[in-house]
Amino acid sequence: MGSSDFSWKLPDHPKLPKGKTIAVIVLDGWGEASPDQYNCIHVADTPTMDSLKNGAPEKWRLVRAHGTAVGLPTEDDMGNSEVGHNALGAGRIFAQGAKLVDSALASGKIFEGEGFNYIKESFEQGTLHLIGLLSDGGVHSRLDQVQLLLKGASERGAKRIRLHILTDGRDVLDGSSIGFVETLENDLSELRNKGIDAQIASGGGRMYVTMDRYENDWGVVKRGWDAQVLGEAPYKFRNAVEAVKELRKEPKANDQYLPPFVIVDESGKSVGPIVDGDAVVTFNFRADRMTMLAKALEYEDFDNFDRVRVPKIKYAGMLQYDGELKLPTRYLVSPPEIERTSGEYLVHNGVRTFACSETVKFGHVTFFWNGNRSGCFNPSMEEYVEVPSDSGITFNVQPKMKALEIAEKARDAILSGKFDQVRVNLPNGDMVGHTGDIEATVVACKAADEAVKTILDAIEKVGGIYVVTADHGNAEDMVKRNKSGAPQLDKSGNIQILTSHTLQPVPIAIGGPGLAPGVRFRTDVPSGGLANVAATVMNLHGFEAPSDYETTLIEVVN
Ligand SMILES: O=C(O)[C@@H](CO)OP(=O)(O)O
Ligand SMILES: [Mn+2]
Ligand SMILES: [Mn+2]
Repeated sequence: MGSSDFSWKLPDHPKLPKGKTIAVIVLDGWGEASPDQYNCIHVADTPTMDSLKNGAPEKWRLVRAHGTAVGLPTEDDMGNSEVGHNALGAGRIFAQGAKLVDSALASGKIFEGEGFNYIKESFEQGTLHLIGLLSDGGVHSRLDQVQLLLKGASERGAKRIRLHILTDGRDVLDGSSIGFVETLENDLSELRNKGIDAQIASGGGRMYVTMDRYENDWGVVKRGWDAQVLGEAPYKFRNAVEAVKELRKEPKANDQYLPPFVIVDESGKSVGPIVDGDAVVTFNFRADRMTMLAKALEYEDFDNFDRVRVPKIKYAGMLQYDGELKLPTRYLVSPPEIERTSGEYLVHNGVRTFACSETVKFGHVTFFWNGNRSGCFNPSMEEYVEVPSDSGITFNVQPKMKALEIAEKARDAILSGKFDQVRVNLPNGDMVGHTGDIEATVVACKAADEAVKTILDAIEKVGGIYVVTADHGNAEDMVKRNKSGAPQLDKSGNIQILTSHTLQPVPIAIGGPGLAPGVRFRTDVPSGGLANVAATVMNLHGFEAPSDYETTLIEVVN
């Protein structure tokens, strides 16, 4: 796009009026799947969402929310919040972190860039530490990328390598961490055969150690810091496979919440604290759950917890996690450049915006929605409200989460007349779905449905429009299935609970008293995905979308 002819001004929509209040509701982790007992959305009492589906067939449809439709490498990649909200907000499909890292590894460019050359300066004297999520989930990181990184670094001079692993069980089956650690141990032992001193140094479950997000609970990051940097943890083991196996024996233990552990040598000393002169790479490509650690590793001024000792290191992220904060300063692969998002356009065209969720999803409906950009575009026209999440609990304990509070904030924003767009994320289906607790997930889905009702009632009152959709599936399928779709049993004959997202499409519904007569979903965009939603919403605000946006899902018939 030539800069001289660029304009933020959007053309008027030829048929649709401006000035309607539009509620944009994103149900997190709410996909569409066949009804059975493992479909919590089906089991739950969800009269509002049911009425949208069954009410007006031309105002309800499914859209794709996984794989290439959201910029992921393959159709086997489930959707996730980052890529889903990016697509919803940006209206175009950008190659996402997973794919960018794959390409950089395949071409070898990752090892030629500034970031790698920077950490390489420590290879001669120091240790290379790799910290991140160990699984093949592909949401935050991927094991095969870690393997290639290990290989590449060792071939380029890293002599001493330490891995600080976070077990998953959220993007992959619970219990699968043992297999991932075994695979990694094999690779490390091959490196040792080649004379490289490579070992796992510490670990812990992703939700309890390191991978908090949006500053919900710094204690999580501190537990990781203590193990990774200081070499201190409540549990000490001689090897990581044993560590994971032993810690999983605790009642109620699961991969997501394993306590922190360190690996020690025969004298009981931890094998891999991070010290002056070392290099550190956080190998997650996804930002939200690495930003807090990146701050702890990089910021001189830092008071979120007592770091005790702050080693002088050369640190690089797999990607830069926050473009506004330039955090971290060094990174191995450049992140996708998501510019000209719908939020930015709409603000330039006079659309006053309110966005709200609770802490655990607040960045989704703001930062991710705005193309991984922190803060508002124009504070005089936008208000972003964060409802504090519960912290220190798993969400099956409080499955209603803050759905009601979010809905009430949205309702008040709608009724205030101060906003043209009121956007929320309702986290329940996703956050509770990830716990694998089916009963709690049913309660979660009902709570989200009630929240939708509260918002739709407010839209009814002001003569507005609603757009209800989701970012990817989760709660609609809670069991691992075989190829024919039947629940898959483990060796002991038990069903295998699916804690992860899914490959399912998600619903989108439009309606409300402000929706002009004749507006309906087109039938000629059958493979429409989340990226088509931005143009749709722009139309409903009375504008045409920019020409490079994915096409709108709606048409106006006379
Ligand atoms: O919790 C998370 O980090 C991911 C799953 O790994 O979920 P979501 O993409 O919905 O945020
Ligand atoms: Mn999500
Ligand atoms: Mn999720």
